[in-house]
Amino acid sequence: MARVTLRQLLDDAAEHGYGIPAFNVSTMEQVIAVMEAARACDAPAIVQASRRARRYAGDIMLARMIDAAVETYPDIPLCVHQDHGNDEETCASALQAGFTSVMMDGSLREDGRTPADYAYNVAVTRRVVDLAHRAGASVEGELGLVGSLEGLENEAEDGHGAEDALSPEQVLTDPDEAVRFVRETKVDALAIAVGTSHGAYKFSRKPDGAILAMQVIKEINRRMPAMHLVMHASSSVPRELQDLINRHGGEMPQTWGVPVEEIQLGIRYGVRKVNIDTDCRMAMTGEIRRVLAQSPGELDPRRYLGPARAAMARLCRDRYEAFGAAGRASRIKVVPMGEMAKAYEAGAFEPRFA
Ligand SMILES: O=C(CO)COP(=O)(O)O
Ligand SMILES: O=C[C@H](O)COP(=O)(O)O
Ligand SMILES: [Zn+2]
Ligand SMILES: [Zn+2]
Repeated sequence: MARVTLRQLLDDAAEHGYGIPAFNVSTMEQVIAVMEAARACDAPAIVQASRRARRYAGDIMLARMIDAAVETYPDIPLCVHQDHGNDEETCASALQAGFTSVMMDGSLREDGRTPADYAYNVAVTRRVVDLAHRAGASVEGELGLVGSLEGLENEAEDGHGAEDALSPEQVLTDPDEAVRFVRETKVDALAIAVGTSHGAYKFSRKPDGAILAMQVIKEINRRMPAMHLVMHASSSVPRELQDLINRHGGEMPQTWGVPVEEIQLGIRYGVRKVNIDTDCRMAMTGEIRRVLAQSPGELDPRRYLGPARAAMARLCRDRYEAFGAAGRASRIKVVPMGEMAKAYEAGAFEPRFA
């Protein structure tokens, strides 16, 4: 059985200098796409579910789909991660449902919209770390708000994020505060804010250093070279997919995401987990639109969901390869969560600083 913790995967990624894409899933097609792509290039996999994904599929259905993935792809180490947990209850119920990792996003209050202060973030994250590490599970924390440095707002279409206008200080993580946060919470991975926002409309032009603050990553990595960093909102929003969608009746105003080269640069400076949801949605939507436009009489969902799944799998494989994760799955010997729990207790995973 190859269910693995985030901590173990990211430790391997750090040791061998690569990054792992974490794909959001809500449906069976998406779970299969991630796993087929991982198997095709021997990459370890991270699937993550938001609160909305858990509500959409239902916890039991989602948990059983993950069980099925573990059984169907026994050679692929699979981390199951709660994306943007908003409180302890969400993280605890994820662990109960068989997740091996949780994100406690204390950069926002329980409502998932109101920016929280530092003290609140530390306190709630620390409590989740205590709970998760006792079970051997991993914790990702977040410092700084995922939100656009260009427009100084978060993508309103998305379920998670601040609704009001943000200041540049809020959308960029302070490197000194990041060190303090890791020391005080002992998170396994830290999501940092570098000016990108969730959803398709991140930037109105190809991003440069003025709107995508990669220097923040370098600064944090300089202070904490051993810390695993997480880039959220890292879809690249490929032009080909925008065009495909628009050619078949879609209406996407031109937009830019996070270029793959910028993510590769991040990986050189400690980024180990890269969150991607929108690109997968676009790959599927493009194919569904194409099939239905070209075959308006089609009534069999398998005839459009099948190509959509295949398109998402191609995208996932591209990212595994681009981030250097391909070829690593077969080298990882999974450490069971019970052993991880003992190692935490023995202090084996205490944060290290420069
Ligand atoms: O960060 C994400 C999920 O937590 C996904 O970001 P995108 O909207 O860029 O795919
Ligand atoms: O963080 C946001 C992810 O893209 C998840 O989106 P969702 O809440 O619509 O599942
Ligand atoms: Zn957040
Ligand atoms: Zn996110």
